[in-house]
Amino acid sequence: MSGLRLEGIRSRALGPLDLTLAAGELVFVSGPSGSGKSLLLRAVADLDPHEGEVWLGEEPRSRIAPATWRRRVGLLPAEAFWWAESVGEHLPSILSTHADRAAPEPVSRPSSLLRPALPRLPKPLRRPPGRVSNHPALPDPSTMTDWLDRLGFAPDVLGWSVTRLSTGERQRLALVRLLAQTPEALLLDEATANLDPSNSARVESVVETYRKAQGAAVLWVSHDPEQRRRIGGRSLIIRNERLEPEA
Ligand SMILES: Nc1ncnc2c1ncn2[C@@H]1O[C@H](COP(=O)(O)OP(=O)(O)OP(=O)(O)O)[C@@H](O)[C@H]1O
Repeated sequence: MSGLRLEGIRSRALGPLDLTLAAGELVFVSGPSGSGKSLLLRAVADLDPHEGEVWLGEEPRSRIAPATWRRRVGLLPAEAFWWAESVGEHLPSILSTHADRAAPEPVSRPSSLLRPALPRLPKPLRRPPGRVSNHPALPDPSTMTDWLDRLGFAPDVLGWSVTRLSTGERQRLALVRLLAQTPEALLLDEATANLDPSNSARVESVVETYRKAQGAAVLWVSHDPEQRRRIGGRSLIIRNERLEPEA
């Protein structure tokens, strides 16, 4: 359980910004198009040039390797990138328990380009015994199956080719992929922008369950005032390059 503290964050057309989220606190950020909401999240995730420092609990980001920081402070971008052939390849720690149910789909492309849809899988990640780490253990595969279920997917989604995913399916599966890294803080960029009301409710419920169970600080960019009211928490708006409480 770690809070998140932004200190003097200045990025392109933004800042300087200071913001403190307690462990387990949810803060919404809104603002007009182009006001810098995505820039803010990308600066916190250390994915854009910027000035300032971010703290996860007592640890400053400048003392943490970038790849480790991005795993511990997980960003759900507005448009997630998929690099492998099947959904399951992005979720190796769950795929190994469902290999029998995740039959590869036929892929319609020239046979010379065909690769096996389910290649040899890496072993589920496990921390070597005795190594000290302050990163929480990876989630149990059954927890991840439960997230898939709560987001409206049967286990056979693991065998789906990523090329067939709709925008909304990609968005929901990107959330599972993010949570599979057990981030200590979440940065959500319009996590329900492409979803109908029932799927938005599913995403809200999974994020809220995760936040409460893990004590994760959540910084959530949302254009939806109903969503902000429904979930509650602090609501801030970016105005003139600064964060202000929403009126
Ligand atoms: N890589 C970049 N180089 C130059 N300018 C950039 C870059 N990325 C973003 N910007 C500019 O910074 C401003 C804020 O962009 P940002 O993507 O954060 O907006 P936003 O508030 O998330 O908007 P939206 O609600 O439309 O997604 C915009 O004017 C944008 O053009």
